[in-house]
Amino acid sequence: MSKIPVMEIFGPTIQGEGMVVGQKTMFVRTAGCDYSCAWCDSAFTWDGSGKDLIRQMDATEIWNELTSLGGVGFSYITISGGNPALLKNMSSLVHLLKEKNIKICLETQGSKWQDWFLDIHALTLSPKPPSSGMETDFQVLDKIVDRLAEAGAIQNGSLKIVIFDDSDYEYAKMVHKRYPALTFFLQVGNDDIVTENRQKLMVSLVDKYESLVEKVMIDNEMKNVRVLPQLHVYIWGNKRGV
Ligand SMILES: C[S@@+](CC[C@H](N)C(=O)[O-])C[C@H]1O[C@@H](n2cnc3c(N)ncnc32)[C@H](O)[C@@H]1O
Ligand SMILES: Nc1nc2[nH]cc(C(=O)O)c2c(=O)[nH]1
Ligand code: SF4
Ligand SMILES: [Mg+2]
Repeated sequence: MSKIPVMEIFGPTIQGEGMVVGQKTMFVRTAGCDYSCAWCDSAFTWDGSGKDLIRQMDATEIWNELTSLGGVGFSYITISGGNPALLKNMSSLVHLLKEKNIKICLETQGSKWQDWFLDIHALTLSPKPPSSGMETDFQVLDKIVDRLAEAGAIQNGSLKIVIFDDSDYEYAKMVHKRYPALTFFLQVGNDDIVTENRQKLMVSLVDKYESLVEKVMIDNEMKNVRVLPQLHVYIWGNKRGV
């Protein structure tokens, strides 16, 4: 059976971001990314620092670990990374989860299409704003959105843009205008991904959330949008595996 490079499997926890925020979910985090965002909160998946954690697992092995952690108490799985969309082999896990009646959320930056996207219930596309240092390939993103639309699956997709500064906000506006059919989220950027002082981090992130909300409220071009923090960071700070 084809192998998937797994960085971590954890849960149950809550989905802290985006279209299914608050949903009880298990997590599978894959290794490897085609980006290297300046502020990536999961850089251990691609910068070499987590290389000893990588396990090559097939879908059945992943399923066994999910059930040994979560028992029968879950019906939702989030696949994140790194960029899980780099993995053609992921189709084996997606199909096994479908057989088991488990719903799937996928987190990806939208730099690559995979046919198995059509079996994802909540497909979060998170193209990266200027502060990340990355450049969006809009031809690829257009293609992803077109394919979802053609398959009648546009309601399964959403956009989630992380905001650190004014140019990120302008970028988000441009993306929202380009893809009006997609549910649109703005997410507060966490600019201190190393601190262990959860209290201090939370206070500063709530302030940033307030500023972002205020900005959107007076912006007539940002109408049908949702503004969210990373909810899990409010509870657990920068802790890994939650
Ligand atoms: C770690 S990424 C993995 C999935 C995929 N590579 C992506 O970027 O969409 C998961 C989500 O976390 C967001 N994220 C990463 N670092 C962040 C930070 N410092 N503050 C807020 N969100 C962050 C990303 O934008 C993405 O939406
Ligand atoms: N609880 C929780 N929610 C999340 N939503 C997206 C995450 C991610 O790293 O992709 C994430 C995560 O790492 N933890
Ligand atoms: S695309 Fe996602 S995982 Fe890759 S570097 Fe950026 S935030 Fe991190
Ligand atoms: Mg995360």
